[in-house]
Amino acid sequence: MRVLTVNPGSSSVKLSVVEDGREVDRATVAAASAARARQPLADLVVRRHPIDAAGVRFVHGGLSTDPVPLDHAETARLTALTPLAPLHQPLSLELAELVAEVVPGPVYACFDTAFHARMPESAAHYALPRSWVREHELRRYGFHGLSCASALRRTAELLDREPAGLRLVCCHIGAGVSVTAVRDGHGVDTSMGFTPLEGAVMATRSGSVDPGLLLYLLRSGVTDAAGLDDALDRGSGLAGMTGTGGDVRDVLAARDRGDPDARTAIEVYLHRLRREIGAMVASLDRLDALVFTGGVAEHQPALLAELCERLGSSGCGPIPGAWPLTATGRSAGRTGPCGCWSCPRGRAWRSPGRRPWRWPPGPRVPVDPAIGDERPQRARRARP
Ligand SMILES: Nc1ncnc2c1ncn2[C@@H]1O[C@H](COP(=O)(O)OP(=O)(O)O)[C@@H](O)[C@H]1O
Ligand SMILES: CC(=O)OP(=O)(O)O
Ligand SMILES: [Mg+2]
Repeated sequence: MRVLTVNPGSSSVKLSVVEDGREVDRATVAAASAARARQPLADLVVRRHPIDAAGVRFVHGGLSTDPVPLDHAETARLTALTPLAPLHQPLSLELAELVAEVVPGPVYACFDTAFHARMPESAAHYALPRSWVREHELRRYGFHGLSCASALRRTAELLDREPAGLRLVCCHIGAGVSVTAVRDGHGVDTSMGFTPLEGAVMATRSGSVDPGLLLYLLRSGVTDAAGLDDALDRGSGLAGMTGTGGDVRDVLAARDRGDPDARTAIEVYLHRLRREIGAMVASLDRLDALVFTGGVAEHQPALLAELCERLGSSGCGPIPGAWPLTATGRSAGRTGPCGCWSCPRGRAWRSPGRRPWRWPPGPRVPVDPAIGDERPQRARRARP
């Protein structure tokens, strides 16, 4: 069976062809644009003809738990969720239409929210008037669920454990950023909420802001609802703090040139991530692994090292028994001098055997070059 997968992100569109569970082809469009994705999509479909079915990522699926074949009714339901994910939902809808034009088989909508659908009430519920909550289904939905599910599978492979038995904190650090506590194979708490705007600082999104501050901006006429919407989703985060487009590479380059705004932005970005990690650790009774994925985690191991090195001194660590690792990402095992599993010449922050892991890491241990490889494999013990 040959399946086309389409992953519309807020800064990219990623296309893959998967055959019997293995990726056989891919194309990445470095813009959140259906128009830019049209040709690469058509090329991929021609190159890998015949495609039997397609799956399109929808970040918001409401309370749906399984992929759903896209028909008129489902498309209308997902369209109605657009205000809850304005950066993503319209792009997914447009791409689904393009896919339906070139793939004769069924097109499924696959939901980020599904991984979090069994989140306990304590984590999902907002402390708002109950009539609002009931009438408008106000709750924390959580996002990046497809990424978390993939990170969970990959971590289980690397640790040679059953996914259902693992307790993870999964940090998805791409253009969108979220941190999720995973237990019993699903999300039990997460930093994103009703929309993918809550939580950590992102490329162009603010993350959590005191609601009182937002009321102040509205009441004092600094902006109106539409202006706030645009500023929080597109004009805040790394972009807003630095005047760049919010790409981490540009902000790091500005910091290297001595730009004080860029320095502050990275400090805030990392600090808020550490806070979210600490919060997710508190939502678990045990931690087996701290997992990093998403474009920034995948390609910026030095920044990941900055994040992790100060995790210990920020009060989060040591986390007894935890095995931090980079479990996912296509280039895991390729680049960077940081000391995590994504490093080229391999050093691990993994505790050898069952010894408790120390934070910050002690002497670095060489990693078997096979670890971080894309092939499924059993976890190997790091050599002391
Ligand atoms: N070498 C790199 N290549 C691609 N993206 C990178 C690289 N280094 C850092 N990044 C960051 O990764 C982000 C994209 O992450 P990704 O998870 O692909 O985002 P999304 O899915 O939200 O579009 C970019 O905003 C960029 O800041
Ligand atoms: C939910 C979300 O923010 O996704 P992405 O990081 O792909 O933009
Ligand atoms: Mg993404």
